[in-house]
Amino acid sequence: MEQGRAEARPARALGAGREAAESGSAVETGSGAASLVESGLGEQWRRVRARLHAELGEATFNSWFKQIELVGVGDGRVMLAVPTRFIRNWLLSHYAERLSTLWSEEDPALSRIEVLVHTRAAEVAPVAAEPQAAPAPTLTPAAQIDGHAAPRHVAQAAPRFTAPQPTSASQIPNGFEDAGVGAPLDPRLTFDAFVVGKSNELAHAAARRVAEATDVTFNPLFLYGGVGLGKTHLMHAIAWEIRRRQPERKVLYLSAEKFMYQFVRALRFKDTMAFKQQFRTVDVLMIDDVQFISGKDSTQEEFFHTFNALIDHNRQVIISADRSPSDLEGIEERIRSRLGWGLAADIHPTDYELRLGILQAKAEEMASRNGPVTIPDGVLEFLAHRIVSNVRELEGALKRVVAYASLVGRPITLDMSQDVLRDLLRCNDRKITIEEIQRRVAEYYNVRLADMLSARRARAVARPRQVAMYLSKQLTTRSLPEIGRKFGGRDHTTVIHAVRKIDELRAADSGMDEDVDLLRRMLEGGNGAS
Ligand SMILES: Nc1ncnc2c1ncn2[C@@H]1O[C@H](COP(=O)(O)OP(=O)(O)OP(=O)(O)O)[C@@H](O)[C@H]1O
Repeated sequence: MEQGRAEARPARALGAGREAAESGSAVETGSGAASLVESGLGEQWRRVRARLHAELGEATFNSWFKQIELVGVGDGRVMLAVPTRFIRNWLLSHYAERLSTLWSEEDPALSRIEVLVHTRAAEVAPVAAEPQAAPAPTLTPAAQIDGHAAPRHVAQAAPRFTAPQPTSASQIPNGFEDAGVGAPLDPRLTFDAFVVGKSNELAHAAARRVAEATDVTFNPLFLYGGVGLGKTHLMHAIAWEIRRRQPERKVLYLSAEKFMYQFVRALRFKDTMAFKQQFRTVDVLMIDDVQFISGKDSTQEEFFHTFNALIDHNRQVIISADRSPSDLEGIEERIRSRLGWGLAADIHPTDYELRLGILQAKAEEMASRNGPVTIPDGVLEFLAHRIVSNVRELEGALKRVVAYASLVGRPITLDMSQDVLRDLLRCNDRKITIEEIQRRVAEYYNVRLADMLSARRARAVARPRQVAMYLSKQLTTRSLPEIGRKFGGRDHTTVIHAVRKIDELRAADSGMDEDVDLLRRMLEGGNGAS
């Protein structure tokens, strides 16, 4: 099993700042905006930066915050500028909330963050700004902000906000930076950080092959599987690997939703030629979550042409979806069939071993980033047994336990984990059946299933029967009479007696207590491992 480091991808839900920037609303400081020096904003900005520096440490601060410039404020918003779209998107997806909190602590009237990308000297362009909608705002000139010279590329005075022109793919540096159409890639989602098990080995092998090949192998590579099972992780990993091996290749990764958004925008600005040009001149195009364009006819049409043009020119296309090409309802038949022409590799739900491997890798990664974390034996196993829905939730559960322990200053224990994750555990609870309990208990005590359901009263059979009744009461929602009926038509008072008896025995006999607990964990985990 390959293991490595990873951590959660950037949250998909974006903070208020991102909304503001994406909405394209222009920033006005208002005519009465005082200079930053006069208003004390420069000082507030220094305090916000100092707090971020203290919270995040030198390395993170330098990577993401050192290059931010405060451009202006107004209308409840703080406007910052950064040199690249990559930094902008990263800041918004990771730190928008923190930044707005820190600013509103400085001044409750400032609760939204807008991050702009420095463009040409006379222009600061918020993404997707609407030229018609935007009044020519008065920016507080950067030179006034801190009383320093204006930062390079930041607007000197009252620039107009302009809609960024779609850039051609030839402008994509290193074939990687998204040039406004793609999404920033998460540096943590690499092959090294991807743990391989039975359920994802085909998808992983195919992804590796595509990333390592110098020619086009499977076209398209179609990765599919349920929510949170690693499709996006693999796509990012392919992009990073291609960048490492063949930096001259132009790689474009974006979600199907973003594809549609760009397309609609191109239609609106009557700029479809530039749109087509952008997409059709890349070497590798990756579109994530293609099911999103189900039922969206014109986007599908454009996607189909883009897809065909790339495949015809022997450019690699990689698509992901939550289901197989043939199951993509709402997507035209001709597209579904073409999507299946290359290699379709599915990712199955994880098994216990893979979940445990992923947890170990994530725990190591956390420790390497934040210092040692002591996770006692049994906690990772417990999580791997109980959080079976998907890897995103599994990872979230681990983070929650570690964060809780660190906040309350207590060591991590099994009890604490159960407590902290109560809601998540409930959602992940499998529906355990009485039949399953009977089978498992019979196997455990080495008695015949038929005997457990029979009228036999010998202790060797009666005790396991009582344990099975007890577990049926604990782990299912069946009523006492229903349980009784499933045990050879017994009366509900027999079930009550069994439950009492096992409770007493558990209290008096630690061996019995352990047996019952182990059986419970086996049943809840859904497999035989303890
Ligand atoms: N095999 C794995 N090894 C390490 N981390 C994994 C693995 N599979 C998934 N993850 C992690 O689980 C999280 C969710 O994965 P990802 O976003 O790739 O899922 P997805 O299949 O694209 O989900 P969605 O259908 O919601 O788009 C990510 O943090 C990812 O790093």
